[in-house]
Amino acid sequence: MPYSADLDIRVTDSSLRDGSHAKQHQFTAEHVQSVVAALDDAGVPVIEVTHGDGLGGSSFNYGFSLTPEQELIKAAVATAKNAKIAFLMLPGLGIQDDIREAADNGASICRIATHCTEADIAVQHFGLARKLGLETVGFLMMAHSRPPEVLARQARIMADAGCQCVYVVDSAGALIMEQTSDRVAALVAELGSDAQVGFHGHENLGLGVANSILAVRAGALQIDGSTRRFGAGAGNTPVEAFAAAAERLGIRTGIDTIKIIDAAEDVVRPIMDGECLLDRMALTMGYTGVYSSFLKHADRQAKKYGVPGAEILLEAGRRKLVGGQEDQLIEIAVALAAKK
Ligand SMILES: C[C@H](O)CC(=O)C(=O)O
Ligand SMILES: [Mn+2]
Repeated sequence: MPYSADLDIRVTDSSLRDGSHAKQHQFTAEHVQSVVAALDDAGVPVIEVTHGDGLGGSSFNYGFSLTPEQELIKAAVATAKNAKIAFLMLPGLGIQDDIREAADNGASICRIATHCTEADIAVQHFGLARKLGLETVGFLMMAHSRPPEVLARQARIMADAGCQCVYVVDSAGALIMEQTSDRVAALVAELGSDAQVGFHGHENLGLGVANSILAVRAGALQIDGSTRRFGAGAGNTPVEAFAAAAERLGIRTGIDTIKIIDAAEDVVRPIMDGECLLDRMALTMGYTGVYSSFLKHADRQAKKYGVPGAEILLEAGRRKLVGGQEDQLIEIAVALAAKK
């Protein structure tokens, strides 16, 4: 079933959440206002705003936010004329009171992320979000690391808990073509009409747009991206390129392609610290399956201990680290420095 009569799929722009990783969580309310105004005007239907690691992410382990995220959510809600404002939370980082506060501040979509084998830790959060009248989305992170049937079982746990759309989340940007569509198709088959399926891509192998189109063909009804790829690692599926490709393929997103191309160049790019590059570090993450948000952490430790950042990431890939294990990047850097 399509998302609505006018749209084939719904796009969520994560520049103000996944881009928080790239910005080392230094967003101001003015950044949020300018990006939300431009994306809203371009017809982007959902805009996600939170610390890169979600509600409660501002911490020693993940990096402190410049501006409290509830203030950023308020600024987004006050600016958006049509777009819905979404927030992310990882159970254990954020707590249920954070969800209540985000709802009170006017956010309307609650996205709850777990590692792709740990959906059961999100059950109470989906229950609360639905009770508060929020729309719910579930994120199965690091989805490259488990086969389609495992993801489908985890998606079932989320849907049964009240999740209305379960995303295959390619956190490492490691999924290649059919590896994406097979996972999406498995979730679609498992969930049927109980919940929609979404796809969240990263560009570490340069496949964000292609993977997203294949996800749509496999039945995904919600697609994430970030304008100007403003996200962790090499960034996310660029919304402006996805909108253009979708339009050319006859997939209706409701986004004005020219306006979003302009927003990428004129509004989003100026607030980025630099382009999100498909460089040695990002490629290493896509190639070895490392969580994209480790990029800035690995970069910092590489500089501090005078060791190659790509070697830190290679070891993180060997260890199969997951989100929350950022501190191990320090241990890896120390060990590399000792070897030198
Ligand atoms: C908390 C992560 O950054 C969520 C995400 O965007 C991903 O896993 O990718
Ligand atoms: Mn991401």
